[in-house]
Amino acid sequence: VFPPELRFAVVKLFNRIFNWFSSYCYFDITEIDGVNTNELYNAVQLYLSSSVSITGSRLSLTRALNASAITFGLSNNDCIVDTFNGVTVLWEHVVTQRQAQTFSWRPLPDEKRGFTLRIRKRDKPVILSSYMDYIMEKANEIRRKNQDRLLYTNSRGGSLDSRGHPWESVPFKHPSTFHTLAMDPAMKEDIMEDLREFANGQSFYQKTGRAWKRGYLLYGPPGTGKSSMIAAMANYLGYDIYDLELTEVHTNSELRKLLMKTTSKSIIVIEDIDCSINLTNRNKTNNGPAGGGSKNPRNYYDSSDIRGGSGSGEDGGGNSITLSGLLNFTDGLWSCCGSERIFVFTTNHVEKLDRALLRSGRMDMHIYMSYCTFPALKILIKNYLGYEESDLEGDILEELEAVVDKAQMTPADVSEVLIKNRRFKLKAVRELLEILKVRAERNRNNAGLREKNGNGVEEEEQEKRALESSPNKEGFDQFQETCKKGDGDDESESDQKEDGLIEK
Ligand SMILES: Nc1ncnc2c1ncn2[C@@H]1O[C@H](COP(=O)(O)OP(=O)(O)OP(=O)(O)O)[C@@H](O)[C@H]1O
Ligand SMILES: [Mg+2]
Repeated sequence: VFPPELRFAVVKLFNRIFNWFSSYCYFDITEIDGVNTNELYNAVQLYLSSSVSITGSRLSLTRALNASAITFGLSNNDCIVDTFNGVTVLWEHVVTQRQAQTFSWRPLPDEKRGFTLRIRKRDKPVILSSYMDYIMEKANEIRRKNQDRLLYTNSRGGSLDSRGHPWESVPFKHPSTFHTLAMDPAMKEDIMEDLREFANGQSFYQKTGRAWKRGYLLYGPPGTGKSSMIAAMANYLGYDIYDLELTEVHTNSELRKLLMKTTSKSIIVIEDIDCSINLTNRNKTNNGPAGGGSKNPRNYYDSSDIRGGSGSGEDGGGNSITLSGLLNFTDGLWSCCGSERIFVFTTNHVEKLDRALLRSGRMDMHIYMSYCTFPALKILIKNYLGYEESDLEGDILEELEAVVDKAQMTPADVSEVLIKNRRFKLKAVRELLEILKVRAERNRNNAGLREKNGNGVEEEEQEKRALESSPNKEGFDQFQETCKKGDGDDESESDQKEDGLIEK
């Protein structure tokens, strides 16, 4: 009976009167805002999925692709009450059928979904913006927790994918944790505490004016658990890993672009940094305009390097990535373009690295991954065979303790022996003991021979000097002890491997 114009005017009037007397105000958060997906809608959905106050009798369950957990949410047209800073709000999930579509650039879903937030008018100025920020932050956290970790690599060289990203990713499912990592328990606890402090230290970094990042240098012989440690760090903190293949990066500006495309809460790893690129002598490698002076620290930050850009002169053809480029990557202005990032470098030869790379602030913590020690051996035996200390007969434990340090076996070698015989547990321990004894004996003979020939003294001195420069005294002391025991050069190690001693 009534014409549409009149109907519209009456509804409008009614709404206005209603709003006038109502003590609430309403906010609609629709799933699709015009043609764009509304990020806030997804965030609210995720946020409500974690809400402890969800008590509805009907909830919708979802599990995203690659996700490791199920999330639950509000069913259609259901309500939920939430409190924030002492203020109570009401969320309603509103689902209506969309009217038949006229022409559209993008087909829209049949249902029109959205959340309606109801807040008391007097509470609106107090909470609205901080509540929305809180929801976004919480949603990001939940998303990260539900999604598996990702492992990124730049192995495609400088080429970009269809979305313009230089990194390729795969789900990261490495099972290594600090629990399975065999190393000195006190050192392990130190590292875990350092990581915890870093992850919770936003306000500290803000207060002290430091970029929220931390560098770890893992060094030690091959097979001592450096890569496993990185995986354990990522699993512990729930961070993604960016495995940077330096040999695939051709210029400093390419390195910078890669850095800019990393997300926060991530670990950026450069494995075997001494092998990837010649970084020992920055005068040779740094061919920028100020590259002549040797001791002047300004050389690291010569202006062309910082400004960079693909067309800059120092980034000419070939592999022209320089030490100064790498230092800027870890410590320069560009390293702060994200936050909460950890840099981890690994090397087998710490003495080959430039001191500038090792200084505090760049590599804050130097972690020496040693040959298998007695506490580490106990962890391995427990993890692989399920033996507790008390399960082993009296002498065998003492015998193991007596030879394990002298044998200089890596945790990788030890775990090989244990894996091979894991079904016959006692046999595995006995065989391990035999092998440790043989290796300890051989190391003693080698040391004797070396002393007789007077070889290797110079080499050792050189290694000692390099390690002395490292702030990790603990690692250095261990290394010194190893030197005193007089063995552990790479040659004898590879000899032993060739002899198939472990296989025996
Ligand atoms: N400390 C350790 N705790 C537990 N397992 C270890 C440890 N060290 C080595 N392993 C075992 O040995 C294997 C090799 O270790 P990993 O790859 O971590 O050594 P790495 O130090 O990174 O060697 P490289 O210097 O050659 O890269 C791993 O699969 C792991 O199972
Ligand atoms: Mg490794």
